[in-house]
Amino acid sequence: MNHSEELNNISNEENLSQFGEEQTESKEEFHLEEHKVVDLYQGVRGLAVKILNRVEKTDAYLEKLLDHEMRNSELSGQDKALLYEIVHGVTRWMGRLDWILTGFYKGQFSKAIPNLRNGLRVALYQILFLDKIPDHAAVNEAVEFVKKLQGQKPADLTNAILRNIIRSKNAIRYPDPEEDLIGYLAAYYSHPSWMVKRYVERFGREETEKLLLANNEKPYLTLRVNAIKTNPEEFGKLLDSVHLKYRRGKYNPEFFQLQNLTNITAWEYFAKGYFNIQDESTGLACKLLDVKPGMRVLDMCAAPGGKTAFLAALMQDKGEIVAIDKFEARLKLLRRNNERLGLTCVRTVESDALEYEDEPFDRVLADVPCSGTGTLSKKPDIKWKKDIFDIRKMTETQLKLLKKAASLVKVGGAVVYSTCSIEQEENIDVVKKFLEENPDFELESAKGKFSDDVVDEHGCIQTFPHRHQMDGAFSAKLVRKR
Ligand SMILES: C[S@@+](CC[C@H](N)C(=O)[O-])C[C@H]1O[C@@H](n2cnc3c(N)ncnc32)[C@H](O)[C@@H]1O
Repeated sequence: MNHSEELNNISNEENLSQFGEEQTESKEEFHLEEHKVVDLYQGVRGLAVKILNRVEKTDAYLEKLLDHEMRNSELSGQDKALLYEIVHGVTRWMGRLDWILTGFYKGQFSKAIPNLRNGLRVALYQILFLDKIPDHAAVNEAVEFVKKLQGQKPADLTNAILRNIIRSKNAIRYPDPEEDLIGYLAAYYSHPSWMVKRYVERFGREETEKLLLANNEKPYLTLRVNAIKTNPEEFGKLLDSVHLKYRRGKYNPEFFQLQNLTNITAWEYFAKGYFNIQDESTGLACKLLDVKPGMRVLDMCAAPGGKTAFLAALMQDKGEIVAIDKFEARLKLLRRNNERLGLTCVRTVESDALEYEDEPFDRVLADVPCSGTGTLSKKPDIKWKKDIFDIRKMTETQLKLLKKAASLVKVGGAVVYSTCSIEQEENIDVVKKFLEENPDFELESAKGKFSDDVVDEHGCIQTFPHRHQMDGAFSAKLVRKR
């Protein structure tokens, strides 16, 4: 789904049914009522419910919906931060919140209308996770909101449920792990059961708990120093001068992990192009590609361009990078970012990479679309939106893109295939299938060139949130021998 389709969906899914089970309505009926709804979703909690309703009922992703609401609202900076916190927190902990609400709700909580379901989730998230908001304030807000939208009876019910939960909040019971390990982990750590089951089979219980916990952490804010404008030493001093605490990258000296989330894009050095906001895991694929100044490089799925910009910096902005993406709107972001960073060696091409033809390149990066299961701390909605069937379906496109990348690289040149997924089907399985069908290519091991703890048993790079304190990401280097 493209951006404009997503935005169209935004205005198409509110449900105005009476208290009770969810009902479907025709679009015509919806439009008659639309003006009433718009005014009702006000303030941080109202907007949070509106966004959460939409995340659940459309294909749109949380980040885009939130961005759209923030741009169109008149909330103060503080309220925007609270809205961000609430919608991310509710989405991150939805499995646990729903487990609790299901136990206290008379009837089927999963069938309650979206306004009520999300109103309760928003209030419960504040009660369980946000110390600064008193419980009674969270309850009152939710009750008023439900009353305004659905009437007195559901408001009374909201009040009763939330007060009951507050009374028993230190004695909430989860499934017994001895009897139902998957059910327990899914509810307590708020992940879908299919995902938990896969991880328990693959990693065992102890490591799965660490992974689920890491997925639920608030994300780190990581910056990459732009070597075109500054260097890590000078940049570290600049951060010190504004008292921002950081940890240097574990594997890449160019990366700085900040200890607190901050409105870093307002800092003058952002506009001056001294740094990019980029997870350290993404740097590993760029380093694996081993680009040199003067090379011709193809970045096949380039937007919004985090990796393109790092590759350009590694090439000292000398040579050429052709940055392809299917969507012009996303390429626009890439160009704007490159301008800010002072990069000139990148040429953008709006195209389906599968149809792109050119002279062979020295290096090709295939940073393919993927499930994104390595990025759940930043994008918690992914775990509820994607399932194993979506993942399996994506592997067909991933293999096609890798084959296309291979057809565009010189003999002696290299392709790096990368994802921000931790699923084997999207990673090593795609690479193995490719190698079976393409004997002219060999997998070049990353062993010896990268720290042992990011190199897997196949010689590919794989990071995990719980092992490496960064996003999960995979990359494999495939060298063309003939
Ligand atoms: C994982 S994102 C790339 C992230 C990017 N490399 C970065 O570091 O910022 C995948 C991108 O591939 C693009 N894409 C998907 N299918 C494509 C295709 N067939 N041809 C070109 N671009 C495609 C999507 O629009 C999306 O921007």
